[in-house]
Amino acid sequence: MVSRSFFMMNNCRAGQAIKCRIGPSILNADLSQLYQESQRLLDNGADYLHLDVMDGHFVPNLTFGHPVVKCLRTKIPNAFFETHMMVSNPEQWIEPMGEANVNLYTFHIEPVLSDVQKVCRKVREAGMKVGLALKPGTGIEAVRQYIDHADMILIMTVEPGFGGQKFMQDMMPKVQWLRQNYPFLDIEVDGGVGLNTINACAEAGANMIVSGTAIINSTDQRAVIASLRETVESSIHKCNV
Ligand SMILES: O=C(CO)[C@@H](O)[C@H](O)COP(=O)(O)O
Repeated sequence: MVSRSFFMMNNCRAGQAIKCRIGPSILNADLSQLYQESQRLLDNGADYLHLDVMDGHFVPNLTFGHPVVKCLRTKIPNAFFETHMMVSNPEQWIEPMGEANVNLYTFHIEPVLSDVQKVCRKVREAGMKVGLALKPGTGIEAVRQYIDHADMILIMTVEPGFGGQKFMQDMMPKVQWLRQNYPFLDIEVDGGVGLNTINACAEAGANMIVSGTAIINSTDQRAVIASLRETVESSIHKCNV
């Protein structure tokens, strides 16, 4: 169990500086209706769209790439797009994703361990913010030296590749460590996050919440998004009173 006092103590140092953001994953949506599904999520209160890009190599699944993201961008010109690059060669897709006006380019450090800094620089040069993602088996020490080159750290709470998996509570110490040491950092969690697991994420200090099936499968997306937000915001607020 994550200790509330641990979170409160550490998040208090952040004051109001970190903001809660809810970013639904469209992975398990009806992708034949990608635009309509995306717009519906935004209309129901999503702060950003988390677009899962998979290459069938880094993960055993395939989704879509920059041509689809570009098309979606023409239909939705103003929303904040994050692409979660579950790909073996993240450097390869920086330029086209930049041309698609992606806002946040999140890539896994595992396939580029010796080149993380270079990839971060290229992402920024392409006009995007940098997110660094860690698979469950990757320890926080692998990313420590790169945190100052990133805008956000994504702690995966399932093995990347598929939606609808069980939340890994044992990833919360990574989130706690990051929040304790980087009070102003955006920390994202992704995988199995929904109404039953949001408390653990919020108490550990996550402020960017990716949630797929819990939102997509709900008959009331607006209520789920609002409830996730309320839990995270109340954790952030509690430390300020
Ligand atoms: O990146 C991934 C899976 O690899 C995630 O974005 C999931 O797609 C989120 O879906 P749920 O676990 O919330 O259903």
